[in-house]
Order: sequence, then structure tokens, then C-alpha cells
Amino acid sequence: MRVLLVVSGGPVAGADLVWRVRNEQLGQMAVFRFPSTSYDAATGVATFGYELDGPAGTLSFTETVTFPVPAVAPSQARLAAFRQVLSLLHLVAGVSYYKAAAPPRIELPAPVSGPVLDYVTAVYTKGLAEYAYRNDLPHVLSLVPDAPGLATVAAPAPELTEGRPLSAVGGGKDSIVTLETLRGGGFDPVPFSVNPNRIIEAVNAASGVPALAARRTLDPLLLELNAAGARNGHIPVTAINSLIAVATAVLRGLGPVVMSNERSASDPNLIWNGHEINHQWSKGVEAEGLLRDALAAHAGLVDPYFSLLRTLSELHIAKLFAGFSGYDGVVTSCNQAFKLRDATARWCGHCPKCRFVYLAMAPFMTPARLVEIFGLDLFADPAQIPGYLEILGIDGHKPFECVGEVEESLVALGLLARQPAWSGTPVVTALVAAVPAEAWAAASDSEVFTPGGPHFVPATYAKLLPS
Ligand SMILES: CC(=O)N[C@H]1[C@@H](OP(=O)(O)OP(=O)(O)OC[C@H]2O[C@@H](n3ccc(=O)[nH]c3=O)[C@H](O)[C@@H]2O)O[C@H](CO)[C@@H](O)[C@@H]1O[C@H](C)C(=O)N[C@@H](C)C(=O)N[C@@H](CCC(=O)O)C(=O)O
Ligand SMILES: Nc1ncnc2c1ncn2[C@@H]1O[C@H](COP(=O)(O)OP(=O)(O)OP(=O)(O)O)[C@@H](O)[C@H]1O
Repeated sequence: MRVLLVVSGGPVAGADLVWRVRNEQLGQMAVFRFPSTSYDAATGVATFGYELDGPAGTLSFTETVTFPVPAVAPSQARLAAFRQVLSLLHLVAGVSYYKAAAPPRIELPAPVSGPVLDYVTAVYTKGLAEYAYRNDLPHVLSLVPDAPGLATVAAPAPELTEGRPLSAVGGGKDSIVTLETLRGGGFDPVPFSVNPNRIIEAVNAASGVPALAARRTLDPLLLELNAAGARNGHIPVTAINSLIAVATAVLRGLGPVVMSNERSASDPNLIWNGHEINHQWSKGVEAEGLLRDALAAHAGLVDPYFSLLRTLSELHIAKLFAGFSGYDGVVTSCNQAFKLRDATARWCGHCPKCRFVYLAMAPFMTPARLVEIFGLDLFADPAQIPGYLEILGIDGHKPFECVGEVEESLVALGLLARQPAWSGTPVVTALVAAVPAEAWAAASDSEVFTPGGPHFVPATYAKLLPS
């Protein structure tokens, strides 16, 4: 047997790696493992080890997550639950490294209960479905991780989720609506982000509420492999951020983690080989339910995690956002903007998410306010029309981005067509003309603005939402 590569951390020169690692050898990896995990209570650093193993050798990776250490040590019960959440995070965060090779076998490091196996299986199959589709790897859709036994289910411990809610902030309109709704309801939320960038920091500053943060660092070897042409693609990042948020809440003596995942996140983009492919799977209600069950079984956590906005459409959330003008100068829902070099740029103006959010906010704002938020006038630019036709379901499938349902876009366009301030703009005029009569008929105002669908919002929080 030829040992291709044994790397366990430390710098690896990119050119050297390109020379040593070939894609086909990565493709021969047989198994993915989770060899080690540790936590340093003094520094708050959790260290997760991963391993890809096959006939050509072994690749080892280390990921770290640095938690905000509390000034006062947590109770023994909270510390024990925190460690359980960390062990679940270890399993879930492995998707980043698994995807470099996509071996047929995943070996879990310890016995797990049924709900944990269900959740982890779903994260590696449904969470990686877009990756599987784009890389033509259908076996990923039916992976079943192997566990060395069945663990018992933890006893429920409601006291571990009592306290101020932790409100996850991603810098977009949705998390602003949640934060402000919680504040308005007297819940005194603590804003929380993983790896906050300048955009998230600006949103937190605008809120005026002191925020917590955790730092997550990928193994640099993964980025080197990516640069060398390893398999790559979208991962269920919300699953990872969610578990980091739950671990932080437990460690810091806080209450439930409140997310801002909307109704349409549960909608697939397309069907492939009989499987739903959903870019936003880990934001969807199925993932939310599976995660809650896994946290209950593994750590005894009761109602530790829910999305406050689950029953709302994106259009409804945009309407609510229009009521919070204090964030106009900082809100950013464009994922591309997180990569832009210009520190003042917030909206790229040419991705599906920019187009959708512009369309969703427009019915509830004056043109002057919307152009001020975006720094761009999208409806004045005919080059935007093809992208809007996709969002409206007239051309192609729903883009692989966090955009609302086709029906929501049609309803928003219908509202704009009835508002003189918007109806004469070049893009709105062209889109109204392009929508076929049957599509207008399918769009229903009442459903888009009527909260509905499954949710896990506890009764004490549910009363904050429009009914
Ligand atoms: C910002 C972004 O959109 N990134 C996606 C992009 O990655 P890119 O190379 O352009 O930049 P980085 O995000 O810095 O990633 C560098 C490499 O690291 C890998 N990686 C990153 C994070 C991670 O947790 N694990 C990783 O392995 C990544 O593969 C890069 O090679 O393209 C990638 C490939 O398609 C995407 O995976 C990157 O997406 C980020 C993980 C990300 O944070 N994306 C969110 C903006 C996003 O898509 N959110 C979804 C939620 C979906 C869900 O189910 O959670 C949404 O808002 O709809
Ligand atoms: N870096 C992060 N740290 C913690 N939570 C995050 C982070 N990024 C996103 N989230 C949370 O993950 C969920 C999905 O993120 P998403 O980007 O869709 O939401 P958003 O930024 O609030 O709104 P928008 O859809 O307008 O961009 C939200 O609940 C959001 O608060």
C-alpha cells in the first residue's frame, strides 16, 4: 500500500499539496472518522479532530471553535449538557471535511441514541444534497453513518434552558425582526453570532444591545485541498451555527436559542434522483425538529431551539422589517456582500438574494428609502429582468440561494403594480407584462400574509407574532 499523505495539522505548502494529492486519490477514500474531541474550559476552545482514510493513506483535520467563556463558572449540570452539545457539534461540523472526498462510509466515534442518529444522518444526506447534486454523487443522498452501539436517552432537564433568549444574528432583515420582536415583548434577548463580520457588528451596534460571539476556524488544510481541486460545495452551515449557539446558551446560563428561519426555507429547489434538493435544508422546519429531538435525547434540553419566524413568509417578514427603520444603514441580506473587499459595500445588486429582498421590501417602503438601504436602484436597470424572471418562476428553477417562494414574488409584484410610486419603473413594468395570466391567478395575497405551517415556537413566545 502506498501512503499518499498523513497530515495532522501544521502548515502544508499549497504547491506541495497539489503535487501530492490527486483528485482521484481523494475519491478513493473509504471512510470518514471522528478520532478526537477536547475542550479547554480556561480558554473556551473546543477542538474537533476528523480523518479521511483510504487505500492511498490518511488525511487528518482539526477544527476549533472558541466559545465566550462566562465570568462565573457554569453549574455542573450545565457543564455536562454543554459537553453533550459539543459532542453533537463535533459530528455535524464534520460535513466540511467529509465533502472533500465523500467516502461511502461514516464511522461515528461513540454510541448514539436514535434521535441523534436520525439528525446526523439527515445532516450528511439532506444537508449535503445540493453538494451531491452539483458533484453528481448520488450515494451521498443515502448515507447511513455507522455507530458502535445505541446510547440511552437523557432525562429532560427544563432548568437548563431557562433564562434570557439567545438571538442568532446574521446581519439580515430576518434576524433584526426577531431581535426587535423579542425586545418589544420584554424578553431581553442576547444577540449572538458565529464569526461576526463588519456587517453583523454594525447591526449589533445599531441594536445597542451588547452581543456575544463565538469564533470558528476551519483547518487550513481543507482550504488547501479546495484550492488543489478537491470536491467542494455547499454545506448546511445553519446546522453548525445553530449547535454553536445552543452550546453557548447552555454555557452562559441563558435560555433558548431563537432563530429567524422563515416558512419558505423548507421548500426544495428541485427534485433529483427522487430526492428533494434544498439549498436551505438546515434552515427548514424538518431540520429544526430533528435538531430539537437530538438535543433532548443527547443533553436533556427542553425547548432549547426554535425559529420565531417559522410560520411567516419572507414577504411578511419584509413587511415587519419596514417597521424598524433604525437598521436601514446597516442591514445586509446579500451573501455576496460578505466577500466584497469594499468595506462600505453591503448589497452586490446582481445576485438572486439582492433581487428578491429588493422586490419583497419595495411594497412596504418608499423608493427613496429602498434606494438608500441598497445604495442601488434595481428597478431602474433592465439588466435585472432575466434574474427576476427566475425568481418569478417564469424561467428556470428556484435559484440556489435564500430566496422566497415564487408565489411570494408574484404577490409582491402584484402589490407594486398597484402602487403608482413603483408601477412605472422599467423593471416592474416589464415584469408585470411578462407574467402569464395563470401565474397571477395562482398567487394569493391572503395565504402569503397568513401565518401557517408547522412550527416549534413555545406558547410564551408565540404570542409575540402576528396571528
Ligand atoms: C459566503 C458564502 O456564500 N460562502 C459559500 C461559498 O464559499 P466561498 O469559497 O465563496 O467562501 P467561504 O464561505 O469563505 O468558504 C471558503 C471555503 O471553505 C469551505 N467551507 C466554508 C464554511 C464551512 O462551514 N465549511 C466549509 O467547508 C467552503 O466550501 C469554501 O471552499 O461557496 C461554498 C461552496 O458552495 C459554500 O459552502 C459557502 O457557504 C458558506 C458555508 C456560507 O456561510 N453560506 C451562507 C451564506 C449560506 O449559504 N446560507 C444559506 C443557509 C443554508 C443552510 O442550510 O444553512 C442561506 O442563507 O440560504
Ligand atoms: N454568523 C451567524 N451567526 C449566528 N447565526 C447566524 C449567522 N448567520 C446567520 N445566522 C442565523 O441563521 C439563520 C439563517 O440565516 P440568514 O442569513 O438566512 O438570516 P438573516 O441574516 O437574519 O436574514 P436574511 O434572510 O435577510 O439574510 C438566521 O436565524 C440567522 O440569524
